[in-house]
Amino acid sequence: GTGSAAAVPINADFDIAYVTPVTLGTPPQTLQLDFDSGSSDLWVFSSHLPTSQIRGQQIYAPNKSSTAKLLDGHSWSITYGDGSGSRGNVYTDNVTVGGLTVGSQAIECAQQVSSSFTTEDHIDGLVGLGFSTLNTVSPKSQLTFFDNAKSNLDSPVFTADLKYKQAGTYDFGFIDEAKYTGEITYVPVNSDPGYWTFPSSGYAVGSGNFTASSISGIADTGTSLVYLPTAIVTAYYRQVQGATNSRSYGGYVFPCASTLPTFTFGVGAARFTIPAAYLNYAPVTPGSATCFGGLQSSSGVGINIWGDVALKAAFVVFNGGNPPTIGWAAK
Ligand SMILES: O=C(NNC1=NCCC1)c1ccc(Br)cc1
Repeated sequence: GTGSAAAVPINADFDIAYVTPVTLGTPPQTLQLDFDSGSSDLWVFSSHLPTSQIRGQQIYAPNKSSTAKLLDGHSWSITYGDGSGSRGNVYTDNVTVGGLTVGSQAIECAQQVSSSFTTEDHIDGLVGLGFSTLNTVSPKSQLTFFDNAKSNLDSPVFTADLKYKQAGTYDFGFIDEAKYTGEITYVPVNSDPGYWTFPSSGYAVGSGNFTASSISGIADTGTSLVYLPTAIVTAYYRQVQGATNSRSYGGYVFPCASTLPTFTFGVGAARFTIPAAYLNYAPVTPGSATCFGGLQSSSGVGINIWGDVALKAAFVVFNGGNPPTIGWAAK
């Protein structure tokens, strides 16, 4: 089988995150979920949440689904790289994404969510697309939607075609040749950390020379920005008039009117250029003349992250075969 579903930016002005419609249970309950290759829990806003923590989100009510089953004695608790988090109990039920159905998928029902989830009213939960070793359900960890679907897929892959300020697509089970140009460059994935960890072959700032350098990082659809080693990031902002690394704003900021260079990264012999516009993430506060950069230092994270700012500059194949690989193509 295959599936195909839209990835819609949650904000009309800035690509903070993308949500995809997911149908749960019987009769169908449709929620807008954030597909996240940087984690491995499928969790939803639910009828088990205090109403004080719900602000317009859609909820999943397992007690209204005739196919829902409590996973007795199981719980989950997750904290994301940005400090947000949630926890709760677990049901299994049918889950459908873009025509692809998994029966008996673990649906982690939130009983508590952190304030940043409560205030983000366009995200009703997450679908983890990382490796199932990261799943937080206890005492028996659960499989991701992708792992559950894999054996029924025409090909054990999902692809991300994220776009700048417009809807893109997540496809499951097939590679749509209409979504990319040229060849797909595949590189090995180290799944031991539980992430889609792959080697980049180097970088260039604007029209400058390409610096060959092996950079290990993760492809993370759930992270908005790109986080790279300080040496690379300082080389980039040296080319931006008025840029500074702001302790108060927690990263590199610059005058919104500044001209930004592009940023090029390598995957094998292939080169992908992130347009300057993608690297002006957003004003630090609404209407401010100071803007926050889409490229930030990974020194605080410990791992380099190729988030949405980079992913939307390419067509990306997450190959869940044995061994796993990741493919990058121009579009
Ligand atoms: O949490 C992570 N990715 N997903 C999401 N971020 C925010 C909500 C969802 C993440 C994963 C790996 C590393 Br290293 C740092 C961060």
